[in-house]
Amino acid sequence: MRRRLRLGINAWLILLSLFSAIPIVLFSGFTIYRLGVSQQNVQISRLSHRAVAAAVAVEQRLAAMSAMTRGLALSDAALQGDVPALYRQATRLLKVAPEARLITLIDAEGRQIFNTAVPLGSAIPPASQGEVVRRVFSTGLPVVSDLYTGVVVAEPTISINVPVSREGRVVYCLRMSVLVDIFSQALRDQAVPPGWTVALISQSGVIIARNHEAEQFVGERSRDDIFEAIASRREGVFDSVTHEGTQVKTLVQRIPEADWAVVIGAPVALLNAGLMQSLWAMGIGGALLVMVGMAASLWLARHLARQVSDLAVASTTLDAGEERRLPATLIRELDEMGAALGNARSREIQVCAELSESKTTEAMLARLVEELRLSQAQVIQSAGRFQALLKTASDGIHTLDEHGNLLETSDSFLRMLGYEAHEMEGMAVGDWYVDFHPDTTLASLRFQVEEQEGRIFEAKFRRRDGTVFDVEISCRGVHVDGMRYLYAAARDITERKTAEAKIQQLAFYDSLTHLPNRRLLLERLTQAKALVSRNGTHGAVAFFDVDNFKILNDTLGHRMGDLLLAEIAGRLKACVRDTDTVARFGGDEFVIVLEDLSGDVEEAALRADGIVEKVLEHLAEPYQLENHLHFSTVSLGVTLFHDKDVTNDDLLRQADLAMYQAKAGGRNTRRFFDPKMQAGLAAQSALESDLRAALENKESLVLHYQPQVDRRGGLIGAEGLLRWRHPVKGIVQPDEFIPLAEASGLILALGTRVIAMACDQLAAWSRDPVTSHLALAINVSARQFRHPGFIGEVEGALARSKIDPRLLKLELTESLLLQEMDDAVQKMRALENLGVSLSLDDFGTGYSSLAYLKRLPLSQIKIDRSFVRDILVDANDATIAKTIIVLGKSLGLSVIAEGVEEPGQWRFLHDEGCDQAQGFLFGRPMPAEEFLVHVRQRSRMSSLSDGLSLVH
Ligand SMILES: Nc1nc2c(ncn2[C@@H]2O[C@H](COP(=O)(O)O[C@H]3[C@@H](O)[C@H](n4cnc5c(=O)[nH]c(N)nc54)O[C@@H]3COP(=O)(O)O)[C@@H](O)[C@H]2O)c(=O)[nH]1
Repeated sequence: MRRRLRLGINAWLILLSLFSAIPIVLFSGFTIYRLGVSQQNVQISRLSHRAVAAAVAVEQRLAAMSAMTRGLALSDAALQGDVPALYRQATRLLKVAPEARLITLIDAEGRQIFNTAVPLGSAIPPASQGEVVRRVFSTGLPVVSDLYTGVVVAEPTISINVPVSREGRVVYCLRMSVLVDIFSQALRDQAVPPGWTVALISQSGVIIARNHEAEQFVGERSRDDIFEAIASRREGVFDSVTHEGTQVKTLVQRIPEADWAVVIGAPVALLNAGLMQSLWAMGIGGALLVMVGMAASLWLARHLARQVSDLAVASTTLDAGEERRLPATLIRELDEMGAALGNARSREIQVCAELSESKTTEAMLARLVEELRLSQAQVIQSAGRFQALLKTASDGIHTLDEHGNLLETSDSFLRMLGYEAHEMEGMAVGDWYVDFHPDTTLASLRFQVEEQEGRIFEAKFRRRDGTVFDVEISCRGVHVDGMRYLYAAARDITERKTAEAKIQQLAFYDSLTHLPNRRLLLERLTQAKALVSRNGTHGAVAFFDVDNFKILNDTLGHRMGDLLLAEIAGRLKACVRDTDTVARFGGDEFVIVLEDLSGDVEEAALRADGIVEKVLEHLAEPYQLENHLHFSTVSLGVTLFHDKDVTNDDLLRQADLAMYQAKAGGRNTRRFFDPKMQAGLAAQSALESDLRAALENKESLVLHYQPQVDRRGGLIGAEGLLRWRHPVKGIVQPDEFIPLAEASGLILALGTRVIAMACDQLAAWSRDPVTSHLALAINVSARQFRHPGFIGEVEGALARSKIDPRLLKLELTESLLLQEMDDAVQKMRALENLGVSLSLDDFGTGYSSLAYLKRLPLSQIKIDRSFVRDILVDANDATIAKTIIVLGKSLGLSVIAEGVEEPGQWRFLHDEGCDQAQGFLFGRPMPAEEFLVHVRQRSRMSSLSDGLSLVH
């Protein structure tokens, strides 16, 4: 027989505590191990966070300096080539940006046109860093130099070099020299742990800045392993050893904008010190916890064992017939057992109690007396509650007689008005009502008393200290014993009124400039028309937008744009009377409504002109936008009104039209609306409806085809150019209707039609051996390209016509690609995947730069005809054309020149390596049938010359 282990409850519980400690010890060990591993990962991610933060700090400082330089390069002085004004602006800029030491203007030959270190006009030696200057001129892009110590600024410096362009050509290089100490400061600001090193290193491995000992190390070469990582443009963490033999974890974070890198070195011993400390602390802490846990288990075990034995002793005495309560324990099952044992004894005691019950009637009487006492207490409580209500109610409760005399008030009413109770004795409504009129206000109160119906209305009360606030009053009249009273509760609605005002502000005011928005403007304009028509006077509407606002937004960011708009709003308010309205119409557009100028139209025009002249002057003053000194102008259109029946839309359109006339006449100027403009407007809108009708009619819109030839003069295809056969005007040229179509949105339908016509034409050509090889290029407008359905549309047209997609060439313009570049590249890739070719039209007229060209899946660039026209007489145009050809070749793109009219032009382009040409020299745009005749003629001539060459 197996022997059973028999132990007391004490021993069993101790064994239980010991076994339960084993898994805890195992789990703690595993946790400490895991913690060690994760601490290592935390250190590495801490390292990379520090590096990213340091890189961002450096980038921000670099971006700020570079934005200032670019801002200066885009100022009117720079764009107009006004060197003295640019010099003045540059010296002013240096005052607000102390980190920048010098600003230099350099021409293409490397001559310094000015240097802010010396007065304008002084003799200055050629600029240093010739290679940097050459790069700015050849790429048209900003270039950040390597570290150098200049002649004037004898401290470690870098320079930011940006192009100053005019009509698409780089004319100067504007250089700002910046002390590198700003980058060392940026690194110091990161406050990395002691012993860590953060350095900024250039692509050539030179240390530009360091968080400590910068004076000693700036200008030195970095360690080889770091240089290798930077040279191979690697990023990330690696282990290395310093010159002093210290083991370090090194992290490299690149700054692509300047081709620099931030490098952080953290000694491994320092990184692990924290880790070892935590592991020790956890080990010792864990052991202590296990020991405390064990001690607590042992104590509990002993305690429970004692309770079991106490219960055992108590149940023995109950058994012997002694009446006694069994001891309560902490164990539910033991308590239930004890309760069962005591049950019989309890029942015996209850039977004895029932026997002693008597005198039932006496008990009933006592109950009646108690109920009476309770109901008395309720009456007293209810009166008390009413008093409490008067004391605690948040509304100001008060009672008036029919003459408005105050009879009774709640505490809150006193608090609301700021009086003590005795001070209000004998007061009447007129003492706290604002705008109290004895006749009307009292009459209305009496009416309410008579009506005996509840009323709610708003009023204004005056406090004891004279301040006024809004209240909502709910009141009711009552008749008691032949007397008439008014009970009123006043609620302070100041907060609600403030909220209403805020909503009003949001709905009718622009949140950036706090000026009235378009909605409020239209309301005020309607009121102004009614006023001038009533008074027999004239008012004026002035409309303007900010010249070159988009350039500011694109170069310095939307934050700067917002600052400029807010500053403009402030200046505008100072120029007009309080009764006039200045509103933000949307974006960078503002509208001013001037009321009641004069009864005489000429005088009204003179007054309006005086005000808008003041506006132009104020707005042309320089703007200090944070660290950036900005120069901005506006163009303004004005129209007069004195008739309330003219619509707001008409007035705004007239002012808008006048503004465009002002822009056409040069910036920073104003124009008054002239009825002749209205006629132009009417003609435009008639043309727009004719164009709408033309879109319904298949015959009205046709493509004309202009030949495109290769280097040998062989026909390779055509460009399809849209023509409108107008029923009255005859053939309308695209220059006349494409801008109209763009403005009205009809360009989308027009673009769809052109794609379909081009695909149909290619399908027709594919069926004839003489034309089957010809490619067809068509123009795509910006709005058409940006439309979400554009890719689907091209895909549908290709599928429907079943043509070879490679023969369809889409011509896109540079400006179209510059906006939302990522989206544009994505769309171009989708088109490339469909198989169509992409050509960049009007190349050279925009911001042509190698940086963006490299990103685009293009097959061709087209030299704009404005360069070709004077290629033989203007050396600049010749250089541009040559550069475009070289650029195209270097990117593996074919280059086509448009607008070739003379053999000399084509000879020049041909000799420079241009691949294809288009222009009147090879044929004007012609209808499809004429183009076919042209193709056949050429084909016959070429077979003839082939035949002749065979004969010879
Ligand atoms: N979105 C669309 N735009 C279109 C479409 N069809 C035309 N257009 C654009 O309208 C602009 C004017 O076009 P057009 O009057 O047809 O002028 C073209 C040629 O006639 C002209 N050209 C060609 N060779 C010469 C020349 O030797 N000398 C000379 N003075 N002019 C010449 O150039 C125009 C072609 O320009 P481009 O498109 O840039 O190649 C024009 O901007 C068209 O793009 C359309 O369907 N959709």
